[in-house]
Amino acid sequence: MMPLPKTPSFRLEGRRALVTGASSGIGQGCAVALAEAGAHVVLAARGLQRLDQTIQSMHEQGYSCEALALDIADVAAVQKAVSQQGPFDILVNSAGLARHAAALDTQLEDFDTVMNVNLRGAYFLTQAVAKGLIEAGKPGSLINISSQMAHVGGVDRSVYCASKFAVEGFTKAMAIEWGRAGIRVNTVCPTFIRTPLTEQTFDQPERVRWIEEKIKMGRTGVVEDIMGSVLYLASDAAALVTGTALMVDGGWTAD
Ligand SMILES: NC(=O)C1=CN([C@@H]2O[C@H](COP(=O)(O)OP(=O)(O)OC[C@H]3O[C@@H](n4cnc5c(N)ncnc54)[C@H](O)[C@@H]3O)[C@@H](O)[C@H]2O)C=CC1
Ligand SMILES: O=C(O)C(=O)C[C@H](O)C(=O)CO
Repeated sequence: MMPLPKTPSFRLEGRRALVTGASSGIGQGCAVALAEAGAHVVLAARGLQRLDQTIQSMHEQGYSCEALALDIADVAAVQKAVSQQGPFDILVNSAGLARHAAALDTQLEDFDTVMNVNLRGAYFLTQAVAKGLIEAGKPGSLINISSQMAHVGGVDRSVYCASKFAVEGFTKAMAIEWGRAGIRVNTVCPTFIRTPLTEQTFDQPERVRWIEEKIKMGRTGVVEDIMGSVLYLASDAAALVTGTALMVDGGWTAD
């Protein structure tokens, strides 16, 4: 019989994953996807109270997981948490926020708040997890939840776009530096997904209609649309995928 190529595995048994922003939205979905695939998942959020129900439901499903209180804007706390709880084979950095304002009206405080989480926090968390892996001599998969707005602009979104374009930049640079160590670094770039972050946007029917026109597949996204892409990048199925952006945007950026 002719030997056939072996299908790569999407399973994650024996891997330890850290997911930030895990108490809601995309982060929560990614934590479930990784745990379902067999990883032990550390769910990080600023407040443990909001995580409790998620952890309880995941335990009821038989998933291996635990909670971690972590503000990713606090770089010293991030470094301490990762050195105490790591090494992590998988990182999904989903913590993020937005402040919408016309570029002419943007306030310094809002600029700093967005950058401190979306860029500075994500950068130093990725650095800390990679350091742990390199010290342990282990490979890993580090995934930043970026955005389609890391590839196109948006009205009143200049700071958010700046933060996410920057995430794409450091992701590529780190992928180059750590490739030989077997550490892959990628982004996932969602279109509009219904989560607490986008509640206000989804409350405006005209804006939703405009968004649905821009998305070539004609619909906005749900958290489940992102879970599969993160699972793929985390797994050995993506063993040669690094420094790239996986667009989950229904074709928004295709033209
Ligand atoms: N919902 C959407 O349409 C899209 C979301 N994204 C990105 O996906 C990621 C997740 O967002 P969603 O799940 O939609 O919103 P979400 O609001 O449900 O999740 C974001 C989480 O980040 C947490 N967070 C904020 N600041 C933090 C900090 N300093 N330390 C720790 N955690 C912090 C929030 O508490 C929240 O749980 C964000 O990075 C966002 O920019 C990207 C494209 C589209
Ligand atoms: O309501 C918005 O606009 C946003 O919050 C932006 C989304 O998070 C986003 O990244 C859409 O691509």
